[in-house]
Amino acid sequence: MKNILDRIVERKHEEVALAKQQVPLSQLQNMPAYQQPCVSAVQRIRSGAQPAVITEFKRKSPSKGWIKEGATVAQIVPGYCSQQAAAISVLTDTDFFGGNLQDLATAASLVDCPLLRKDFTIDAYQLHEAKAYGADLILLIAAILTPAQVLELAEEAKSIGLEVLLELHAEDELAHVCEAVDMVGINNRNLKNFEVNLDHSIRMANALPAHKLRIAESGIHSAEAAVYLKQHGFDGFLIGEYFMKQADPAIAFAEFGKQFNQLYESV
Ligand SMILES: O=C(O)c1ccccc1NCC(=O)[C@H](O)[C@H](O)COP(=O)(O)O
Repeated sequence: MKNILDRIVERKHEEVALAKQQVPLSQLQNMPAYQQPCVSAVQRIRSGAQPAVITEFKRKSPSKGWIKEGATVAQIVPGYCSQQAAAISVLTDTDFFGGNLQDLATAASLVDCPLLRKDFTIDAYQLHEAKAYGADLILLIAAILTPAQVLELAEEAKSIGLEVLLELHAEDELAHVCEAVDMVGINNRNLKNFEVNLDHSIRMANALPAHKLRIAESGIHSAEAAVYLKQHGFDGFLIGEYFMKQADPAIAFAEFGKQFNQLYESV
């Protein structure tokens, strides 16, 4: 039986084929944002406010259904930025996450914080789309790519100024890490059965090259969990649902930051 990733990737192939027919690469390359320099998330994670959090704009997900139906980028993303997010992740997948590329473009028009296009990249066309709609950073997911595809896509992303976050979950994906990747995210959530396991992520992180930034992704629901991950070598966190399910995600992020710093200083 097909798992959720198989279904997402199957749909993504259809979407990309259609997008290529409707918007040729040359048209993407002529869009104003395509000419703009990218803002570095790596620099902000290394030397910006702590904790370094990539906050996510996420209306729904396959694991949780609707989290904030009808939420707009304008309601949430500027608040994340003013509370010192290291970067902001904008889900651009429509069918499974309720996002779209216009959300990314709106975010780019409102904030100067680095923006991650969060999607399921299977084709270089999507990198150019990301750049044209205002992204600074893209995601590659090892579970849906071969090491050779990661290398090729990461090098293409870098050639147009985008930074690259590579997401791993399983030990056998460590071979996907290459020099062209700026950061490695370890997904705490198994995308096949949605189980979250922080200790599995810590074991994985220990096996990464020391010079790569390590980002803990998914299923982080408390400052305590983030402090635990930080103590075990993670440099930053990608958090969506925990903030998005609260009345004001930006205030939830600010509170999380305060709690994190109090806890981290006391240990
Ligand atoms: O979130 C899901 O249910 C999901 C299911 C299948 C593939 C990807 C999925 N999530 C994408 C993400 O990477 C998360 O949105 C991101 O790491 C934030 O996670 P969370 O803090 O748990 O919202």
